[in-house]
Amino acid sequence: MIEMQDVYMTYPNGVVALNGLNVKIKTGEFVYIVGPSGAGKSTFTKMLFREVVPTTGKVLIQGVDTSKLKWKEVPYHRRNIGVVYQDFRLLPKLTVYENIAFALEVIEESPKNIRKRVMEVLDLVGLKNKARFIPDELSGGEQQRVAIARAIVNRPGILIADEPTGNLDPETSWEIMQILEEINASGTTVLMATHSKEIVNAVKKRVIAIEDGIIVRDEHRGEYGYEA
Ligand SMILES: Nc1ncnc2c1ncn2[C@@H]1O[C@H](COP(=O)(O)OP(=O)(O)OP(=O)(O)O)[C@@H](O)[C@H]1O
Repeated sequence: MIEMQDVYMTYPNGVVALNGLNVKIKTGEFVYIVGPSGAGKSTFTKMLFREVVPTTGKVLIQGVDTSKLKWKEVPYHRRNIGVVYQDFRLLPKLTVYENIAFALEVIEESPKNIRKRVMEVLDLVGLKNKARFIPDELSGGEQQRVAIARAIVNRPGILIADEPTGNLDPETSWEIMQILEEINASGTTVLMATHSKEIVNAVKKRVIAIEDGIIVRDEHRGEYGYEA
C-alpha cells in the first residue's frame, strides 16, 4: 500500500508543487497520473522514490514513513521501486545485458543468479537476441524495453513509469503498454504519469488527475479528461 497524507511540497525557490494531497494506492493496482504540465505529477512520483521529501505530511510505503528514513536506509528503500523515464537513461557504453546486470551487481547477487535473472527479464521484454547490443544500436522502443527490464530486474513491488511512451511512436507505445500490463499482472503496482490521451482512454485503469498540486479527480476505469 502507498499512502499520502496531507502532503505539501514547496521547493526551495518557493514553488508550491503539491498542495495538500491525500491518496491510497493498493498493492497490485495500475494507476495513471494525469494533469497539465507543471501540475505536480513528477513531484508526486519523485516523492515515492524519496528524491524529494514533503515539506509537511506523510508518504507511507508499506507503512514506512519515507521522510523518517535515514540516509543509509534510502538505497534499500529504492530497491523496492523501479523507475522508467521518458528518455530511457541507459548507460551508453554498456551493452543491454550489462545495463540490466548492473542493478543486480550493486546488490551483490551471485554471477549465476545475475545471468539467470537478466535473461529472464530480457525474455519478458522480448529482447533476448539483443543482449550484446549497445543502446545506440537499438530503436527507441527497444531502448525503453531495456529500461523496463532494468527497472524490474530486482523484482520491485512498485514500478513508476514517468511518461514512458513520450518519445515513442503510437505502435511502439502499445507494445510498451502491453509489457507494463504484464508486469502489473504479475503483482507489481504500476504508476504511470502520462500525457497520452489515446492510451488512457483505450487501456482503462484508475486515473488520478492532479492540478495545481491537488487531486481533482480519482476514478476507476477513468478517462484522460483533457485535450491531447
Ligand atoms: N527542483 C525543482 N525546483 C523548483 N521547482 C520545481 C522543481 N521541480 C519542479 N518544480 C516546479 O514544481 C511544479 C510541479 O512540477 P512537476 O515537475 O511535478 O510537474 P509535472 O506535472 O510533472 O509536469 P510535466 O507534465 O511538465 O512533467 C512546477 O511549477 C515546476 O516548475
